[in-house]
Amino acid sequence: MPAISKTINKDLKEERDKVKFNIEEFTNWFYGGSEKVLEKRKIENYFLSDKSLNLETDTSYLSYKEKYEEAIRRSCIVYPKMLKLHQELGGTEEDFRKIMDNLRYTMSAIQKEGNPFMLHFGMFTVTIMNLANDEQLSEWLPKCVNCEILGTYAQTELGHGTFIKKLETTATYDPKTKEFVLNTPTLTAYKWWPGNLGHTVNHAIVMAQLYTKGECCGIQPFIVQIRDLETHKPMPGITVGDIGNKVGFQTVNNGFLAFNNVRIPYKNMLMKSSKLSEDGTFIKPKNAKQNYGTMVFVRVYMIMDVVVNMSRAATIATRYSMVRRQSPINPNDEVEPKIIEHMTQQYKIFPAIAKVIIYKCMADNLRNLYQQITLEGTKGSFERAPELHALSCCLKAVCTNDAAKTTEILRLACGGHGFLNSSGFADNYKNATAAQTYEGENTVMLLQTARFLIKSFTKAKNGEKLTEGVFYLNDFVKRNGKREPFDDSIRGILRAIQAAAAGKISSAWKHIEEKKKFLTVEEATNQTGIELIRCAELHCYVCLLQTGIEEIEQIIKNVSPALREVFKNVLELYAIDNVLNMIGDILQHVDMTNADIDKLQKRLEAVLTFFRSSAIGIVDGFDLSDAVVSSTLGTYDGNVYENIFEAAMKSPLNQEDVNKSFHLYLKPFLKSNL
Ligand SMILES: CC(C)(COP(=O)(O)OP(=O)(O)OC[C@H]1O[C@@H](n2cnc3c(N)ncnc32)[C@H](O)[C@@H]1OP(=O)(O)O)[C@@H](O)C(=O)NCCC(=O)NCCSC(=O)CCCCCCCCCCCCCCC(=O)O
Ligand SMILES: Cc1cc2nc3c(=O)[nH]c(=O)nc-3n(C[C@H](O)[C@H](O)[C@H](O)COP(=O)(O)OP(=O)(O)OC[C@H]3O[C@@H](n4cnc5c(N)ncnc54)[C@H](O)[C@@H]3O)c2cc1C
Repeated sequence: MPAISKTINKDLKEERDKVKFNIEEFTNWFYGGSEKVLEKRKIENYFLSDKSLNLETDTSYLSYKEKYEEAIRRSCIVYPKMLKLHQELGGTEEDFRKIMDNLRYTMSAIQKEGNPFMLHFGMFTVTIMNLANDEQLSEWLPKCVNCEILGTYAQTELGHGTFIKKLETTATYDPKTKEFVLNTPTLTAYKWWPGNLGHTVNHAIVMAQLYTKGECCGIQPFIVQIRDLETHKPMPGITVGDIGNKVGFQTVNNGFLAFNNVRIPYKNMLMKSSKLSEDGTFIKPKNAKQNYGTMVFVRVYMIMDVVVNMSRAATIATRYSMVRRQSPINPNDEVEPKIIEHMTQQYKIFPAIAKVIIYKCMADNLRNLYQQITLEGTKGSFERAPELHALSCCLKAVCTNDAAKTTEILRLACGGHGFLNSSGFADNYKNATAAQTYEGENTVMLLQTARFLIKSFTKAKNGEKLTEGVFYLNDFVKRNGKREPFDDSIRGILRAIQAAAAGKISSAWKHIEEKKKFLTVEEATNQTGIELIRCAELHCYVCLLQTGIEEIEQIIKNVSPALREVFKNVLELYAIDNVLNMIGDILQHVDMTNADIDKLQKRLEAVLTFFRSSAIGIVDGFDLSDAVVSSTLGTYDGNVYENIFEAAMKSPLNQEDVNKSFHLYLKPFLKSNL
């Protein structure tokens, strides 16, 4: 075995020595101030320094069952610590949020294949907070917050996930006993997919069709106890289990659930929005979509998960590319260059770094908007709910699609070693790709946004007032078909993308109108689906760039000149990479010449060159500890080859010189050929 020395890799040190800005200043911005950075490091250390977690164990070699058991063991260390910390900090909702925000990073080191408790706070508790009336809140919230019970969100069924109106589970009100009777009438009515459901939780929010007085009143949320608190056996009438091996998310314990005449008390229907009187009279909610609130909440938070996911992948690929040397650029060069010297390598990695920063700006903005609009809802005003729904749907789709695509590009940027499980890309990719489907399949999400855009375009044509996010449609309508001249400033690039988005929305609108002459509006919309998806994507790029510009214009007023340059270049790279990737859409609606495109290409090359000296500073500034990065290729010290070697030594096959399969199979086989 070679001697393994572990000092900082000299090539990586050389890169860090060239960084011109203050990395800590960047980190302070990234986490919202120096106090928050200290708090983050403290919280992370509080969890990760716990030796009983055994984080050095490579869980990827465990069996399916062992992985689950180890994940439960770890969560049963983390959650008591979390509850203790919450009390120590003050026990407020704000303190809780603080811990959760930081746990988002920390958990990726502890539960690489998913957290078997993630739905408890993420959806079960959130639904209770959003949809329980005061009485129900006082009964259930303390039990949730103290983890006296563990819950999940059981909505999707074997037959339906997207079109939730057609869910088949029934909850029939029996006014005589003041109970609901839950049933699973068919195989396709089995709840299928809810996270943590299989063998972990003992309660669930069950979304079921409410029947009262012989009538169906639509999907409503019910709290159902599914396992005994003492024995953990399924409650009478309940069938529950694990749905089996998946592409990823192995330790999330996605499950199935069925009901056979399960009776729950009247008080277990969450009644903040829809209400049922004890005699069985149904009272409709003020806003029919209030029951979908938890989904909106999770979609908003998923953009933050994308930031965590992409910052990890970008850190790995950047550090590795500054350590790995291969392929002289000039044939006679004696020293092989760091692979980051190859321009195409920079193009794989640096746009990903810029996106992390822009998505971070967007995630913070979206969360603020969610909080404002939710507050308006509590005061009875739901005017802006469609806008939030449309924005969260397209961002959920575009950002999670991009996280999966970018992780794959960054894995490829690490060549053969990127394919090692120990590189960390596999878990990142599996988590990213799961997010493309859960919480609303991405195509369906884009179509929801497109529906809003088409409605907004009709309003713009009729001179009606638009919501702020789609003001750009007014400009398009005013131009009356005239093409937008191209201006290559950053705001000019935004106007070009706005023109492309508005133009696409206008043609989709026109095509629906044409098709409506022969088809129903729904059929016409279905046949225009491909264009509609592009409308939603382009609109999302508008929102991202606009937010990036507005945020960075503010940031650069408050940072040092060196960091100002970094942010300006982040915006330049993000904007140019974006516009070059949608030239086809732009050319349809903007007067852009070949010379303009050549100029943008040159600017792309120039900004990549600037990034060459900043990239390591930025990824170090993401402040991800080695445990969070969890990669042999991405450790802070850059000792890539030593790490790869050590990880290989952990392979179970390397724990003995000769495996028993030699005696059982190989030897007889070889002998028979003599
Ligand atoms: C939207 C649908 C596809 C269709 O819905 P409908 O069938 O009801 O459509 P209609 O045609 O009737 O109505 C459309 C109409 O309604 C508007 N609409 C729709 N949805 C909303 C909404 N949510 N808000 C507002 N408005 C809405 C729409 O715009 C139309 O309006 P107009 O008619 O005016 O045009 C719907 O069926 C749908 O959403 N389907 C997708 C289903 C889905 O998403 N399922 C999710 C299941 S749960 C899941 O997958 C969980 C995955 C695991 C998650 C992990 C959790 C991690 C937690 C992270 C959070 C951390 C939290 C930390 C805690 C802390 O910090 O506090
Ligand atoms: C890892 C993971 C975790 C999950 N966790 C939970 C959970 O905790 N709780 C829970 O309740 N559920 C959960 N789910 C379920 C998840 O929310 C659904 O799978 C998801 O909403 C997609 O629905 P579906 O499976 O019905 O897809 P389908 O709707 O069947 O999609 C299949 C295809 O049909 C297309 N399609 C469907 N409808 C339309 C349309 N109207 N227009 C155009 N194309 C359409 C889709 O684009 C897709 O290509 C989870 C799923 C996964 C993968």
